[in-house]
Amino acid sequence: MTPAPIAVALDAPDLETAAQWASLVTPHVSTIKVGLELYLRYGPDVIASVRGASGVQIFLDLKLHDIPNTVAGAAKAVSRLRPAILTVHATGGAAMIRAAVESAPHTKIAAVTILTSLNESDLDRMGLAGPADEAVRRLSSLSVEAGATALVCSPHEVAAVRAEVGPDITLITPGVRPQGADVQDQARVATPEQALADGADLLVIGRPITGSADPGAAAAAIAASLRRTTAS
Ligand SMILES: O=c1ccn([C@@H]2O[C@H](COP(=O)(O)O)[C@@H](O)[C@H]2O)c(=O)[nH]1
Repeated sequence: MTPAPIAVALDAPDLETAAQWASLVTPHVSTIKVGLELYLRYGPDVIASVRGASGVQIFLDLKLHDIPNTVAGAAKAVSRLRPAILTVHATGGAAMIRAAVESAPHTKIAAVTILTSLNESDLDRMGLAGPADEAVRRLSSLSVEAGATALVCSPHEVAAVRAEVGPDITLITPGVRPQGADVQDQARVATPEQALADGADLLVIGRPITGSADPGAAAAAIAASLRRTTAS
């Protein structure tokens, strides 16, 4: 069976837990995501530990955000780990995004538009001209013009972003919660089925899977539900 277009966020306190979650979910999902918590603790070694023998694709979610020269160096340094996807913050600007793209030619650079934990009042307080969907669309265009081939946005904006950037850009949505699940610190959320129907290519799902008593079964259940949605 084809693995579902889900990136499981391995936000684990230690390497053993992360490797265990990875081995439980990889039969069901296409991607595993390593973020700041694991990478800052274990560095590059974490990639081999969670990749295992499965060949699952690795999404390195480091959200680089610095001047172009520094981001170029950082992107080049991590590109030797061969992640399929590496994130940078779109608010770093066009030159910074371009620097990442040029320094990691074998990795898909994904620009994070507006974090899914932020709501409209957060954007007002930060002085980012909202509403969120307009800010996300603005940052999406800028990022694609700078060479990003993937974008991270919430499921709320994914249909508008798809209309803006066309079919060739990979749209990645965190802020995904199965019906009735706790939203926790996420603000702009939708169900996996809705996010996929609205045009997402890859759904980032962490705690609803890893916080379950059986992460493998939780991933399998969401994958099965997505298959039913796309078949109907
Ligand atoms: O806008 C963003 C960008 C990245 N993330 C990351 O996705 C996961 C979500 O985990 P959940 O447990 O499903 O909330 C997490 O690793 C974030 O760092 C995001 O949530 N929003």
